[in-house]
Amino acid sequence: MYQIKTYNAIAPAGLNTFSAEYALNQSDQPDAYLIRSVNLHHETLPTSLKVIARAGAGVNNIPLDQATANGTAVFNTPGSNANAVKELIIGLLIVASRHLMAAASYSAKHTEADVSQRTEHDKTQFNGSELTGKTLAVIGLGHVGSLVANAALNLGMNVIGYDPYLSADAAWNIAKQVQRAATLTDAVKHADFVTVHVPKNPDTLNLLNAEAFAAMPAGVQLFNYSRLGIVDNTAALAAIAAHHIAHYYTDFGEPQLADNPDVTVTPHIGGSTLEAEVNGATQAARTIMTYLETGNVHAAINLPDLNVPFNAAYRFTIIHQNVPNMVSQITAKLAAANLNITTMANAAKHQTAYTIIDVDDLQQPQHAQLIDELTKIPAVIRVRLLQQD
Ligand SMILES: NC(=O)C1=CN([C@@H]2O[C@H](COP(=O)(O)OP(=O)(O)OC[C@H]3O[C@@H](n4cnc5c(N)ncnc54)[C@H](O)[C@@H]3O)[C@@H](O)[C@H]2O)C=CC1
Ligand SMILES: O=C(O)CCC(=O)C(=O)O
Repeated sequence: MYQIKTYNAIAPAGLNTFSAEYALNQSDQPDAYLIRSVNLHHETLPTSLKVIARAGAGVNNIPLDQATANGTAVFNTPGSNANAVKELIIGLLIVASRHLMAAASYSAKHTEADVSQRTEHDKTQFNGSELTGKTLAVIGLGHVGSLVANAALNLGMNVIGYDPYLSADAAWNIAKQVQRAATLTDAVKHADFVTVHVPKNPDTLNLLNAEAFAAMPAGVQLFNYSRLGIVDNTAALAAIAAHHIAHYYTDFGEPQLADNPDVTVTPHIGGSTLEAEVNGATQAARTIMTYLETGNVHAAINLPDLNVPFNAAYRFTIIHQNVPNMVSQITAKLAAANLNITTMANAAKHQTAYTIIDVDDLQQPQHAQLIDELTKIPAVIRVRLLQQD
């Protein structure tokens, strides 16, 4: 029985994806965590923990170095909630250009019986503009940014994208009419609206800062549905006070943003649709099952891709440091046990490497001893022995 620990509200449809071999929240020695936004940075990960699956995109809530040192694979669910964020951003672009927040709050205050005469007089203060022909800068063109860019094009907007790390696969998803900017400044300098869709990491902290705001035209409207810290909020508030930024929409509140009529804060709801939550939880559950049952890895954050059909009786999976002479040391231990390797694969990602070795003729008494011997090889981080049903 595999033990799963869940954090946050995980869609039941995702939890129902687990087979009968999986128990939920019944052990303090879990094999896997299935999480959303819980902050794990102050937790010590248990040695039993083989995998963390984050239902969603951002992994900045996971201590990646600790996970790797613990031999814990970390996955997210790329794209599972991208459409939800896209729809919210498109909705907010319309909210922004039609002054819907201010208009609705006017109507909430004026409920008198003869209000219609008054509104006919007052409504000009809420005159909006149309999105067609306006310019949107999209910073980060991954799963969310590419959908936002394409949808904005379909509304007749000019779209300028900036993403210096865009993968070739991601580029296929972006309409050719999206203009590519070489620098952040180039992307934002003619923008009526700027929206940011990048991961939070040391390179993206305060990516949108006073210098970036100064490059934007006066009256720009800003959207941060990525993470707290990617927009320098102190600088944004100064630009708002100077009437340079007209309005700032963000999914991430903090005290300094409170009670400002030119700031709209939503409570981290970008990915909060029924559909996105089911997508993310289902994808995360499938990822956990594949990794625990086969050891195969696709698109992990901290392990290389390694996909080997599991046709043998037994499989060793070995996470180790990416240093010379590891494979020969590992195979020497198996040779000493007189084991014939049927398949072997190895790959590396940054400082970490991963080896899969399949064997057929392994006797039960050898199991614990071999795991122990392989684990004792310096630079080996975690050894698992998987058995075909
Ligand atoms: N508000 C919410 O509920 C949600 C927030 N998010 C946030 O949005 C972020 C983006 O999500 P996805 O598009 O799914 O991720 P993604 O990984 O598909 O795309 C991120 C893109 O940002 C680009 N990028 C990285 N550093 C950059 C930089 N310095 N300048 C410009 N581009 C840069 C990458 O090359 C990549 O194409 C997530 O990491 C998460 O923090 C995602 C989903 C829901
Ligand atoms: O709704 C959630 O669990 C978080 C969505 C999010 O921020 C993400 O996917 O990165």
